[in-house]
Amino acid sequence: MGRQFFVGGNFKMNGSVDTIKSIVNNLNQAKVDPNVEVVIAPPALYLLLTREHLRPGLEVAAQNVFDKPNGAFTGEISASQLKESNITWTLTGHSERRVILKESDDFIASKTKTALDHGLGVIFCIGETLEQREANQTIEVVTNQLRAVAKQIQDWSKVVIAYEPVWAIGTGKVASTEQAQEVHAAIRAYLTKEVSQTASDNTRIIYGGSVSEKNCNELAKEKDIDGFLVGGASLKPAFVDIINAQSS
Ligand SMILES: O=C(CO)COP(=O)(O)O
Repeated sequence: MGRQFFVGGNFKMNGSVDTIKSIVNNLNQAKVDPNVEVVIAPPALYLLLTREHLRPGLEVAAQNVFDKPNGAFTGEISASQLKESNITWTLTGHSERRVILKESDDFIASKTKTALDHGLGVIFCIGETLEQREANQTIEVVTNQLRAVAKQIQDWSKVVIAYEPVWAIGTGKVASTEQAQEVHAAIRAYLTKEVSQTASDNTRIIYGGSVSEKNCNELAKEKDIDGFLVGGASLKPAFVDIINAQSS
């Protein structure tokens, strides 16, 4: 069985009650390819509103989760709280949290493990900075990020890996299809070698970084690109074109 195409929308710290309702209404009415798994990640404050209004079949993700089950952790949200609220996915390891909030590989791995232990799906983000790419460290960086998680989890069936080169995020500078495919293939090779053939065959590896309705069709043709994690464009009606990239 092939890997199901997966498109995530990461709203980041954008939106209001009105704009999120309008994005959700647009998605509810859109002609969405039924073979694509669609997951949107609004800011935490709007998770319940989004779940309430979004039609069944489209899923909702948190942008972040904490790695402890409960307790005195001001400002954090637990995996079980998400699960109870029908929020079935979470992001972990987004570069904005790695870079701005200084989250370490091990902390991200721990969050990923906790989320999976509570039955959530995880969109686990990895990617190199421009400096690292220019120093030819891309594969080493993503491998280290993967290894931290591989040390803590065995079952990858509910993990989607999002390769998001930091230099392509929000910059309009999308990775070329060759650049993206090269890293996706290296990620898959890592899974084959260090995890299992099953994980390598079945784990979706999606691309993020300035994905738009203009570049998504070319990227979607690459054999190891199984979908997208979309930032800015997920707030716009054109998100639907990206969701349908594989079939259009
Ligand atoms: O960070 C991203 C998704 O998580 C990508 O953001 P942009 O699509 O705005 O570049």
